[in-house]
Amino acid sequence: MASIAADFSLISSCVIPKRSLFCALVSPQRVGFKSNLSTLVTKSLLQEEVKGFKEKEGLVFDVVKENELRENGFMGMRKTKLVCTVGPACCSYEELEKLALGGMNVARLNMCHNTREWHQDVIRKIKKLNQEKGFCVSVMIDTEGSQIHVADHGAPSSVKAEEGSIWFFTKEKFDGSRPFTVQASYEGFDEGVEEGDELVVDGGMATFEVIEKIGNGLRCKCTDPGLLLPRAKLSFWRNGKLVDKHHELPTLSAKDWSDIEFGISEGVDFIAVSFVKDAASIKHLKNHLITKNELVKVLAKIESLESLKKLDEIVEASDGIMVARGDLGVEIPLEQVPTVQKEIIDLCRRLNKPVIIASQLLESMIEYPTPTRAEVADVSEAVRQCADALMLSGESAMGSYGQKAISVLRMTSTRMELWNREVSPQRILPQLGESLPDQIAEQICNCAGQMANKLAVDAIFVYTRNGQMATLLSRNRPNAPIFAFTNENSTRMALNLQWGVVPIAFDLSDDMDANISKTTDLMKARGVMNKGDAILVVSVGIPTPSVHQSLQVKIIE
Ligand SMILES: Nc1ncnc2c1ncn2[C@@H]1O[C@H](COP(=O)(O)OP(=O)(O)OP(=O)(O)O)[C@@H](O)[C@H]1O
Ligand SMILES: CC(=O)C(=O)O
Ligand SMILES: [K+]
Ligand SMILES: [Mg+2]
Repeated sequence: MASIAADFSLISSCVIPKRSLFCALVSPQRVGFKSNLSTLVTKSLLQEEVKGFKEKEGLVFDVVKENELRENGFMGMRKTKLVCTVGPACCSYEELEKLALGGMNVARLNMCHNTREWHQDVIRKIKKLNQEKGFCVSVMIDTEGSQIHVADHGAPSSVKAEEGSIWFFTKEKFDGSRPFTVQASYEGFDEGVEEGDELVVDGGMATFEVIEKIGNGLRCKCTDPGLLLPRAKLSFWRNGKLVDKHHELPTLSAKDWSDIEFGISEGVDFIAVSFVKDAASIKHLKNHLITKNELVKVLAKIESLESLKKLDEIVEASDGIMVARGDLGVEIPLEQVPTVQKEIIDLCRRLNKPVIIASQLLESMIEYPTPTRAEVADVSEAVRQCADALMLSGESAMGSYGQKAISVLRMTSTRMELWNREVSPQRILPQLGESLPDQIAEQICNCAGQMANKLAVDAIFVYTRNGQMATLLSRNRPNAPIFAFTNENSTRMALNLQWGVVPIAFDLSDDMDANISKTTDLMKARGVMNKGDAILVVSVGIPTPSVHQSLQVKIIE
């Protein structure tokens, strides 16, 4: 009861006087994380209803978001987006549906693992779910990139390295396993390495000292015992500094290009590029997509020391960022990861790019049905910092409690978002200056964000072909959800990653007044908006932005 009482105290002092908050707080989902079943049942009933609506009306609205709105009201809609890595534990149609119902906005496929056929099958299942059941789940592929790790023999087991034991790390290829011998994935892994250097496995899981360089590898002594997991990552250190080997490796390998072509042909929405070093590889890929007339978004993964040195140019060149804390924690001291995360989130917001916080958010849930308190605190902190999205890795890909893990992310985000609203994000977030080339759009959206909060409107409506106005509104992290109506499917799918945005497919016309009245009528006819609801409408003329710009407050009649 204590937690509910605390929640009531928040309601009484909150500026939004709606039934919605109350529902969000006292619904059984709020009490603990064990709620999935009852919501699943209501949701599958609703799908039928929504399918009917979809055929009858000109709006295509994500069934999960629509249901969230019906159940929890405008302010109860979750703002933080959720990305789930798909792996063997969740690749069936039924499991994917459960994740979608649990709030997965983007499905991530890591091209490091599994076969082309497996990935194709998963992508097609997700597209089928979207089409048949009214979900709006975007698909992201994540490139393998060139990284030095223990070569993959397909063996799932791990080996223990004992203190003082002697191991041979080799570039020589061999099949099966050999005692005390580890094959590295990259032939040049030992170049530039010196005797006396430290070889660190998985950012500190085990440590070795290089005692001798011989023909095809390194003889090493284990100085800090630990486990060698499949595909364990290898890094070298000298006098406490990383011996940087990424510069030798291409950001996009031949395999990565082939995976990218595959992704394009399957119609994926995002390509996340691993081990980005600078803006060049991102620009190269984006130019390639432009020449092919593809609207796929390119995300840069920040996971190396080099990428931190070129952070500004990388963020500017990309369509979004992933803070890939797994590998980042291998390349920089662990205690620096939290401050780097915060700096990247703030930079992305300033430059108007969505940012995903990834890796180990709920790591213990790969094995256990409840998270550690520290994990919940880490998730909460990312939400407090207003990251756009949170990502599950092994928790969904191979763990036994993927659905529970997404439920923890959902509950924890909703709770912290409420707290943020209570404190006011303006007090938590750095103020937005003039950072962007399109200053008119930037300032309109900044004003709209403030106005929406001051007037405590229920929702913000925006009409957008390329998504830009919606992202500029999202960047202000307003209290009300942003309904972004778009006729571009790629825009709709890209906006899935954007904080607080609910993308809705709608056949936009050049007549802005008609767009406004049609969408409000449709939302009302659908029963998701009611008489008395207040909306702030942000419109920029279509197709020529300079002709018509306005902010209007409308009360639904
Ligand atoms: N498609 C897949 N097939 C089999 N196993 C997978 C798949 N995707 C993920 N996994 C398993 O889940 C674990 C975590 O997945 P994830 O892709 O997040 O790895 P990662 O090492 O954090 O990512 P990256 O390689 O991009 O740094 C992997 O180590 C792997 O065991
Ligand atoms: C997600 C990822 O690539 C990492 O954390 O390293
Ligand atoms: K990867
Ligand atoms: Mg990585």
